[in-house]
Amino acid sequence: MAVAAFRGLLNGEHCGDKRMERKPSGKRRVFVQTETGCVLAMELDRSDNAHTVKRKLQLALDIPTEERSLIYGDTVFKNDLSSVRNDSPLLLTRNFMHRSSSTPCLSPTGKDLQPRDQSGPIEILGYSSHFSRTKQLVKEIVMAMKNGVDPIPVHSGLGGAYYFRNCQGENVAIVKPTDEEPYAPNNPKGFVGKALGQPGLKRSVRVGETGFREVAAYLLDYDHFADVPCTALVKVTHTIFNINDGVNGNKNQERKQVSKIASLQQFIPHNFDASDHGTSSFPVAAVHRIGILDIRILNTDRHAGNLLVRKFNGTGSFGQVELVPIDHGLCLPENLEDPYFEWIHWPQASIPFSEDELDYINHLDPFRDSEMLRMELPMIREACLRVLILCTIFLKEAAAFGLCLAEIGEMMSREFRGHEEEPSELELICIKARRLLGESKMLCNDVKEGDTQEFHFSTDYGEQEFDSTLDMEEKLATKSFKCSRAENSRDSLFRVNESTEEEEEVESERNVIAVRVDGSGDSVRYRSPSFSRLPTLLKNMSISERSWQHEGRMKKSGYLGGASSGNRSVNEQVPASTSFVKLGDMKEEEWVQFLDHFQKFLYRAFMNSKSGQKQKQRLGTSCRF
Ligand SMILES: Nc1ncnc2c1ncn2[C@@H]1O[C@H](COP(=O)(O)OP(=O)(O)OP(=O)(O)O)[C@@H](O)[C@H]1O
Repeated sequence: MAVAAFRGLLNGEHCGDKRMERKPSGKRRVFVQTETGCVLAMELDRSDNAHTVKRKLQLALDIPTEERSLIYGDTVFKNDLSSVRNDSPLLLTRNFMHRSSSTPCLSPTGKDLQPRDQSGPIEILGYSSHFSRTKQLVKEIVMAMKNGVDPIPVHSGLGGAYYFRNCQGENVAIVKPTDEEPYAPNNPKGFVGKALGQPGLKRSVRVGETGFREVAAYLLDYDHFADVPCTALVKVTHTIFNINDGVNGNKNQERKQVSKIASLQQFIPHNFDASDHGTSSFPVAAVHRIGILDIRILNTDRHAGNLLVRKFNGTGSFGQVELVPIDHGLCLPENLEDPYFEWIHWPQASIPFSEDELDYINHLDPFRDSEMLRMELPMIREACLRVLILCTIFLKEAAAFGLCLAEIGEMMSREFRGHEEEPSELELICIKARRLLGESKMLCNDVKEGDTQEFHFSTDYGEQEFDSTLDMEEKLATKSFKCSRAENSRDSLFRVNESTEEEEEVESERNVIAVRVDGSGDSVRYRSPSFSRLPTLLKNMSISERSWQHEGRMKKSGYLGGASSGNRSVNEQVPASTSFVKLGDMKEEEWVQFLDHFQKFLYRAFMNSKSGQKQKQRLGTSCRF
C-alpha cells in the first residue's frame, strides 16, 4: 500500500542522462531523507506542497509527520515547494530541536526502510559539467555491480565508507553515506547517538552535512590547483550499506537494498598517506596549493592521514612524490573554528609563495565562489558561505601583504595557554569588527525619525555612548563617521564610512557585487569590499595584545580515546569546541559592513604578526584516530 502511493511518481532516469532543471510537465524529482537516514525518491507535481508531500511520506514510510518539517539547508518549507529544484535532497526533521542528545534518534524497528523506488542505482545530484568524470565512474560502477562486483566496506576512519569497484575489481570510488557519518544514526562503527541536522564531531558541522562539503571543496578547487579528486553528491542504492536498528544503534543484520545520500569520490591509487612518510620529499608547490585550499575553506581536519602520497610515476625514482588531498567533510564550518593544518610546521610552508601562486590567489573571488556554490549546492548554509568569504579575503590580503603560508595558518589557529583555548588572531580581528559594528549600529539607531538622511558625529561626542571596553584603535576607527541611510532600501540598509580622503579612494574601488531581491521584491545592491587596498587610516593604530579570553574557559581535551567497536555516549565524547565568533547571525547589510570593518583591521594585525611571531602551543584538533 505504501508503494502504491508513489506509483507513477518515481522515474528511472539514468544518471548519465541530461536532466532538466524542471521537466516540461512541471514535475520535479526530489530525494527525501528522514532523520534516521532513510531516503525516498519522489516526483513532485506542480500542485504538491509540504503538506501533501508529508502525507505521502507518512503513507509510504509509516512514520508520523505532523511534528516534522521539510528542510533544505537554511530553508524550512512551510508549504510552498515551488523553489525546490529537480533532484534536491530534502530532510524530513522534527520541529523541536531540543532533542536529548543522549537519546539516539528512534529508528523504530527498521520498518521505515523505504520501499524500492524506480530511480537508478546511482544518481548524481547536480548538473555541473564538473561532474562529467564522476558520470563516467558511475557508469563503470553500475556495470560492475550488474556483473556481480560489489562494493567493499572501508575499515579505517570513524564513518561508514565503501570502496566501489569496476569490472576488473579495482577500487574506483569511495562512497560515504551521510547517515553513516560519526554520530549519525546508521554509523556502522558504533559512533551513534544524534539525529541528522544536530551538531556533529565538530559543533559547527551538523551530522549529515559533511557530504556536500566534500563536493564544495572539489568545486572550489579551480583548475585542479590542489588536486582534490572529483567528488559528487549521489543517491545510491545497495545492500552493502549499514542500517542500525532501534534505540541501541545495533546493526540490523538483515541485508536489504537501501538508498542513501552519499558523497562519491574518485579513488586515487596511492602508496602511503602523509603520516607514513617523511615530509621532506613533499614538493613545496603541492604543500602550498593544498594549504591555499585549506585556508579558503577553513579546513578543520587536515591531518596527515588526509593527504595521500603517490610516488611519482609509480616508481619513486629520485624520491619524488605527489600529494592528493582527501576528506574535506569538516571544512566550511558554520562558525569560525580552530582549523587543523598539519602542514603548518613543515618547512615548505615557510617558503614564500611563488608568482604563480600569488597570481592564483589574486584571482580568487570569494563572492563569485559563494554564488557558484549556491548554484551547485543549494543546500549549503549561508553561514558556511560567509566563512568562505571571510577566509578568502584574509588569504588574499595576507598574501598581498607578503605573509607566507605558515604565517597565515598561524594567524588562523587558536592558541592554548595552560589548558585554556584562546581565539586566533583572525577571530580577534572579527571580534573587534563585530564590536565596531555593534557600536556603529547603536549610533545609527539614535537617529530619530524625521532626521536628515545623512548625519555626522564626532568622537568627542560619541565616545560616552561607546562601550567602555572599546579600545583605542576602535575609537579612532569610529572617528568622524558618516552614516548614510541607503535609499530605496526597505530593510534599512545602512552604510558606515569614514569621512576621510582615503575613504573616498577606497570607496571608488568598490563595485556592486550582488543584487539581492528582498522580501518586498525590491532589489538591494551590495558592494564588494576592496581586496587590493587597506585604508591607510588604520595603519598606525595598534591592535591590542590579545587579552581576550573565552569566558567559559573551555578545556580542550581531544576527541575520542579510540576507534574500536562499541557504542559511545555522545555527551561524553563530543569535543567541547568553542565558538568565539558567529558570522551567520548578521543581517545582510550588517555582514557587508562587518567585512568593511574586518578589512580595516587587517593591516595592523599583519604587521604585528610579522614583528612578533612566536611559536604557538597547540594540542591538535584533527579528527584522526
Ligand atoms: N579518494 C580516495 N582515494 C583513495 N583512498 C581514499 C580516498 N578517500 C579516502 N580514502 C581512504 O579511505 C580511508 C577512510 O576515508 P576518510 O579518511 O575520508 O574517512 P573518515 O571516516 O572521514 O576518516 P577520518 O576519521 O580519518 O577522518 C582513508 O584513510 C583513506 O585511506
